[in-house]
Amino acid sequence: MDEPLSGIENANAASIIVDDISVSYRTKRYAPADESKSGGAVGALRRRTSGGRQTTNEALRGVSFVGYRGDSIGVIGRNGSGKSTLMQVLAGLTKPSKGGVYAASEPILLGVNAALISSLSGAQNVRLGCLAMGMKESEIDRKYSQIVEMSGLEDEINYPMNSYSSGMSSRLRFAIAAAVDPEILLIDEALNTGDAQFKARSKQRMDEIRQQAGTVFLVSHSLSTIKANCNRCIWLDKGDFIMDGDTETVTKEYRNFVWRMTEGSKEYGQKIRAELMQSRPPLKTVIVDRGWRSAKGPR
Ligand SMILES: Nc1ncnc2c1ncn2[C@@H]1O[C@H](COP(=O)(O)OP(=O)(O)OP(=O)(O)O)[C@@H](O)[C@H]1O
Repeated sequence: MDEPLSGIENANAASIIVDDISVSYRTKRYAPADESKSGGAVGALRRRTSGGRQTTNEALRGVSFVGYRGDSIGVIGRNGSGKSTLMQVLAGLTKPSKGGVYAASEPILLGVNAALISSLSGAQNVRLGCLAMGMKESEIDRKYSQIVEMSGLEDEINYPMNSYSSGMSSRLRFAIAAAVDPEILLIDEALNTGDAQFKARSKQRMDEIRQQAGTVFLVSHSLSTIKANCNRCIWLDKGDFIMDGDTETVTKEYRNFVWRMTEGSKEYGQKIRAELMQSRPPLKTVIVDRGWRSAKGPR
């Protein structure tokens, strides 16, 4: 781990290295309910909620890539493809079963790091969230109005958070998390909850982070959100790393794949998927420089 970076182009510009990570979840699998057996539907339900066989769910398989300073990386894929799991691993909240993540500074996962209390007002939660992220009182005072403005909750900021809609809570969380000037910001779906004004403000904030040579990851099912915000895009499917490239190319291939799988020939869709996976250039193993933190396990 203490050797110089090697095996990647332009190593100095790298901010995060994902080295061949796999994630497996242990979970239970229940036998299908058989309502014809004694006890009818209730009996079947009882049988389903007891026992169950332990199985392994592979959420990610051999994912490798390098995030560079100034990159805004969209992460796309169908439901259950591993996008949130990837964000959890990058943030150090989930331990990969194989491989490692190395980051130049601590990636901030939007929404998770800010532990807010719903009975407190938005204003109190701004202070709480900022303190939780390590900001000093003086810095919070300086940034307070900017955070409230970014959230767009000027009129509601003194109401308790439990009176907010889920979109309003997400906006507040985004505004708090985005105030810390993270070098690596991870955003999981948060942008979909806001209105047009919030989207414009959050895009502006993401652009600022990128311009300060940071790296932004954005998970979204909305391809237009990804296109509006990202210069690069990663496509995951059922835990496999299908494609990594410029946003236009990757979203076009993804749209084509989804169309084939839902409207056209599934076999042809699978063929496209296999070809794209095979044509992805393998990333050489990377070695991480002194001072880089291994984010292999939860902190
Ligand atoms: N805690 C868990 N225990 C067991 N399996 C899990 C757990 N969390 C996720 N999974 C499984 O891992 C896989 C990837 O899930 P993940 O939430 O990362 O997908 P996603 O791409 O973010 O999905 P979505 O678009 O639906 O939010 C899925 O098959 C899911 O069922």
